[in-house]
Amino acid sequence: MTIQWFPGHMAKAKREVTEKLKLIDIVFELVDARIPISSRNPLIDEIVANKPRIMLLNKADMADPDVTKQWIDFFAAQQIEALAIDSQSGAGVKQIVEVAKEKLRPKFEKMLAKGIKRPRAMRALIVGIPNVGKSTLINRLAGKHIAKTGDTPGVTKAQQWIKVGKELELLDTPGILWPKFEDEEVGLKLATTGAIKDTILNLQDVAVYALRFLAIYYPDRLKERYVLSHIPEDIVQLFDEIGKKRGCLAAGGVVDYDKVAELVLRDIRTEKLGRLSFDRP
Ligand SMILES: Nc1nc2c(ncn2[C@@H]2O[C@H](COP(=O)(O)OP(=O)(O)OP(=O)(O)O)[C@@H](O)[C@H]2O)c(=O)[nH]1
Repeated sequence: MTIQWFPGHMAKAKREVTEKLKLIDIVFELVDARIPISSRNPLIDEIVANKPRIMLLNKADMADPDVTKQWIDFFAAQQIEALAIDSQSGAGVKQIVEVAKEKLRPKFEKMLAKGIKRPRAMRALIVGIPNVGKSTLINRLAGKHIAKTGDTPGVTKAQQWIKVGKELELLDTPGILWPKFEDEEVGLKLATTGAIKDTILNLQDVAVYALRFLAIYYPDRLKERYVLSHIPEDIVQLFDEIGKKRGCLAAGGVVDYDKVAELVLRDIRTEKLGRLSFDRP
């Protein structure tokens, strides 16, 4: 999906999420475990305001597990409960309902105390930037029994609920929010992980960023993948070495830097360099 994030579009997205928040008990904030800060909406605290929230570090299968652990501790220190999940395989997804129940226990106990004998299911909304895995998570939570319940009157657009067992209902349309893309490094990280289309930023710029990052944080994997005895400090030299080793050549035998950029980014996104995390606590 291509979304143009004009100011008007952002305002509309915010308005839509704010409307949906009125209907739910808890927010599942979905971020990319490889870039849990860069894949966050900059206004998320303001938008979600006082609703209970669980942060879901999705695509944890692709992130560096040690760094993911550090992030979970980092968010815990900010009183934000974060869970590492893989919506594609379903790993960690079961915990979500349990943690949500725990978070909402006081609210539902209050309802019981007020004499509401059969409290309704918890209602949740998934929010996140494009491509972070919202639909995959909805399908995973719903399982085979994707059952939509009736409309909720009184809102502009009819909302549908998806049942997740007996205890949870999800709004079927997630809240789509924009990333903090006015920050150049955030943009480069989003592009490196494939969260934004390759046509948005210059491919070579993205690969330069990614290779410099790998040279600092994952030098051994870089050396191993491209059979380098050492990593040249000069980025052009690094492009040249990788290009020659991997046959990314143009006419006349010169290295084709676009091809190198494509190769490196494809290798990163398909885990040929292992599990990588680009944001660091
Ligand atoms: N490896 C891995 N891939 C995932 C995971 N979750 C989603 N994906 C992949 O990420 C891509 C985007 O997933 P979607 O569920 O379409 O993302 P979305 O947030 O609904 O995207 P929009 O509709 O653009 O807002 C798809 O190719 C998914 O297969 C995960 O936990 N691990």
